[in-house]
Amino acid sequence: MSTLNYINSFAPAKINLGLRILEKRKDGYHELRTLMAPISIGDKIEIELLPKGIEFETTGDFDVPKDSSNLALKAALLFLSHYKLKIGLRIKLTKIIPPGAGLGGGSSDAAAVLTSLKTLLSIEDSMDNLFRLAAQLGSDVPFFLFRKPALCTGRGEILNSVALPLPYPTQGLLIYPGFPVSTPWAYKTYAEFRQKGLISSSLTHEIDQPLNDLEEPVFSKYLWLPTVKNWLQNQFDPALCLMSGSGSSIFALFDKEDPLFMKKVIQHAQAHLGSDCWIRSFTILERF
Ligand SMILES: C[C@@](CO)(OP(=O)(O)O)[C@H](O)COP(=O)(O)OP(=O)(O)OC[C@H]1O[C@@H](n2ccc(N)nc2=O)[C@H](O)[C@@H]1O
Ligand SMILES: Nc1ncnc2c1ncn2[C@@H]1O[C@H](COP(=O)(O)OP(=O)(O)O)[C@@H](O)[C@H]1O
Repeated sequence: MSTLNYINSFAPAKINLGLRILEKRKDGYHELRTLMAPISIGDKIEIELLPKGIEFETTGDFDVPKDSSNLALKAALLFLSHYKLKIGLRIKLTKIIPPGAGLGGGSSDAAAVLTSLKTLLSIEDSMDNLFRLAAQLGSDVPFFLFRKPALCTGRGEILNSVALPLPYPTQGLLIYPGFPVSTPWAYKTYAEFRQKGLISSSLTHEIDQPLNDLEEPVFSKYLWLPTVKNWLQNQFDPALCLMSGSGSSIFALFDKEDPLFMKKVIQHAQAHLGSDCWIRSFTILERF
């Protein structure tokens, strides 16, 4: 057992630099090909060992569930039961990543809890087993244990290293419109659209094109999102502009590595898109 009794960690958001859906699988999930990258915006997770009992507290910019439906607490309970540990914990989550934004906040929190507990409790087990626990918590959770950009396949849990630097610039603007989009709803609507022959992009373009196949179903219901995307493209001519994951956030990447330019872009976007929009600049992390 280590002598540590407290650990704090950074749980970054991710963006999907393209998300292509290959097919619907027999288990209900969709077979994916998505390039994911961690970014410089993230939550904070603090864990303290206690003699007994589990205390869970959340604070920060956004409200998230305070019960065991919270992925951070769920990850801790799964870890303790998997390793048959009778220890108590105090977990404090500081929420900075907007929830339901396609930024993987819940998944990142879960991965941060798994790695923190492995360190804090000096568990010598292999990382493969931690990856297996991560995949039980959600398709995106293993990516956050990988801690660097990856081409994710399968249902998202199979991680393939990508050549760095990425074929895209690393400085970007992130816009969360102030409302969430449900991931299960987005995939369900995509499947319905595809069944009715309403999907235009899927499989008709090269699979490695930087497109997000979930944009079509999500944009058909949330009309503000294509408006924001078109506005960003017309105003700033970014190198890449996409919805992240199942939405609701939209990001743009810029060739210019100039803080003054980003400041102007943020001011301009804030003035035009209104105060409901949460607008931040970020950089892609090549490792965290
Ligand atoms: C869309 C993506 C893109 O990175 O991210 P988010 O927008 O959620 O951040 C992911 O595929 C989300 O991953 P994650 O949020 O971990 O999803 P899960 O909890 O595993 O699954 C939630 C639900 O989404 C659907 N789902 C998820 C992954 C997948 N490959 N196919 C699916 O059809 C299933 O209906 C599943 O029940
Ligand atoms: N730690 C957490 N952070 C954010 N959301 C969480 C968390 N735990 C559970 N949730 C639930 O998961 C939903 C999706 O959140 P999140 O993982 O941030 O979004 P996304 O799947 O769009 O990336 C939220 O609406 C919330 O109810």
